[in-house]
Amino acid sequence: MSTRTDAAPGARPAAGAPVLQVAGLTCAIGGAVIVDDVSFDVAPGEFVAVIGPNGAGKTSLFNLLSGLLPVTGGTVTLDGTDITGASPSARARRGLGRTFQASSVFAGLTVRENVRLAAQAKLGGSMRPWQRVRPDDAAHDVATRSLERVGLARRAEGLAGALSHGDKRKLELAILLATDPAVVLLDEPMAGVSIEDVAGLTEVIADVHREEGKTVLMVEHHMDVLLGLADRVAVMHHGRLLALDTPSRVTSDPAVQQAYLGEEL
Ligand SMILES: Nc1ncnc2c1ncn2[C@@H]1O[C@H](COP(=O)(O)OP(=O)(O)OP(=O)(O)O)[C@@H](O)[C@H]1O
Repeated sequence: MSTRTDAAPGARPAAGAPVLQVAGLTCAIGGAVIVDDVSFDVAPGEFVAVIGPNGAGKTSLFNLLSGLLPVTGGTVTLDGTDITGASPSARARRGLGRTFQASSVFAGLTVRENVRLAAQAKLGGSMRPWQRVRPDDAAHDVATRSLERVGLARRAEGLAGALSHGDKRKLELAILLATDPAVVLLDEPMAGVSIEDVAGLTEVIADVHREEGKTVLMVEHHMDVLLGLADRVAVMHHGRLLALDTPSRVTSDPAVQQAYLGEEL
């Protein structure tokens, strides 16, 4: 494969067993190869940014990792277990969580109820939001902690639909945190977020990574945000992994600059 990885310190995952291993991952649909022989490892606690021009295969890669697209070649290994054929829910139970490009909260439920549902699912309890719940149960506590983590505790009893777009994206992160994933896939968390909200959301994501110790893979078009957060940057182009290296090396890589054809990196 055409992955360019220079043997520089910081360009490779830290020592220790990788939490995520992707080997020869391929997806062909109707004769089109949308993800083509992609291989990389991610170390526990690492932050890997996934970038690339429109249509490069970034979301498809996430869909393959989370089980939403069929793998036609290669393997995905999570914490030493081959999950290539596992269902999305089985992957989630094993500790792989994700958010989506489009906001996906229940607008008619309160902010807390949105997070409670995820906490209840994780704790194995009822997922019926209309059932009377005790305010002191475990799911309530998990929801409170998750909302505090993203700075939404004060909005807990308001309707999710009334939140700003940026706060909805924070709520999605809280929902994700409530399931306690080891590896989180964030698909364009800044999409549609106002300029004023970008800094706050960036801080929350940095906190999830550093304070919570989560391993993060994040697709994002806001390069300034990504380059400040990422340990390494993976560059997708035409379904292939064109480069995987430190932010400074990737941005000065002529092949990467060529892939963007003059777009600002
Ligand atoms: N289910 C599918 N069936 C057929 N083609 C698909 C499917 N999903 C994605 N594709 C195609 O695969 C290619 C990669 O799409 P993908 O959405 O992964 O790119 P991307 O890098 O995430 O783009 P963007 O930055 O615009 O979100 C595109 O040409 C897309 O049309």
